[in-house]
Amino acid sequence: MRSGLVLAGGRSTRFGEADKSFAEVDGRPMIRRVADRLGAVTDELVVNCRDDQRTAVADALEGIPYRVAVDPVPDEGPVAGMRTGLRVASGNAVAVVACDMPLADPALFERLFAAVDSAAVPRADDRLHPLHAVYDRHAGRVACDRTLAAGSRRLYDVLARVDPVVVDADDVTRYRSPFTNVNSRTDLAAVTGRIEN
Ligand SMILES: Nc1nc2c(ncn2[C@@H]2O[C@H](COP(=O)(O)OP(=O)(O)OP(=O)(O)O)[C@@H](O)[C@H]2O)c(=O)[nH]1
Repeated sequence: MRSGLVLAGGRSTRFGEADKSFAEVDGRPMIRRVADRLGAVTDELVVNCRDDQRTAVADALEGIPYRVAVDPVPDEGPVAGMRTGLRVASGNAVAVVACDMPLADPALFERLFAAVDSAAVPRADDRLHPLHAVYDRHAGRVACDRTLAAGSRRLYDVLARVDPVVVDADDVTRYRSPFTNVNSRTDLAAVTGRIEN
């Protein structure tokens, strides 16, 4: 079984007052676009967020079945959020994606699921993308636990601990990058009109 995990527990400080997870891209909240894309290649959806985001998540995902994974302590960074989500997910393999990647690519996730052992991470332009990657649920949890226990909040430290299969994604980034993430209002404007479905 495959799970999808959307991380949405950040504070969107670069985005201004609003929570970027719920900002609309071409008429749909960004988190919903990400959920729809993951839904095409997974059997269950888990959303990691803070307790105070639950109502807005429910509104944005109306009609989509999902389970919520609330951070026991908020604001401990994406590795802590990933650990919270992996604790709730039930699939053996879990596609982890940030809420601010509305161009996340189901076809690339298929390739990552096919390649995963302890983890599979795409590389494009010599960069690894840990928030558009697939993790073995147990291996991912252990790697998050150990990273946090070592005092790090870095996703790259999680990757180093899972020893991932690296999937070359330079072919998919040629025309539009699935790794484009929206941090600011300017970024939001840049992805608007670029979504095909
Ligand atoms: N659970 C949880 N997720 C987080 C946390 N910080 C960031 N994230 C998530 O990690 C992903 C990447 O983070 P950023 O792009 O930096 O998002 P952000 O922290 O909301 O935005 P900035 O405040 O502008 O840095 C997003 O999906 C965030 O929701 C956190 O403290 N807890």
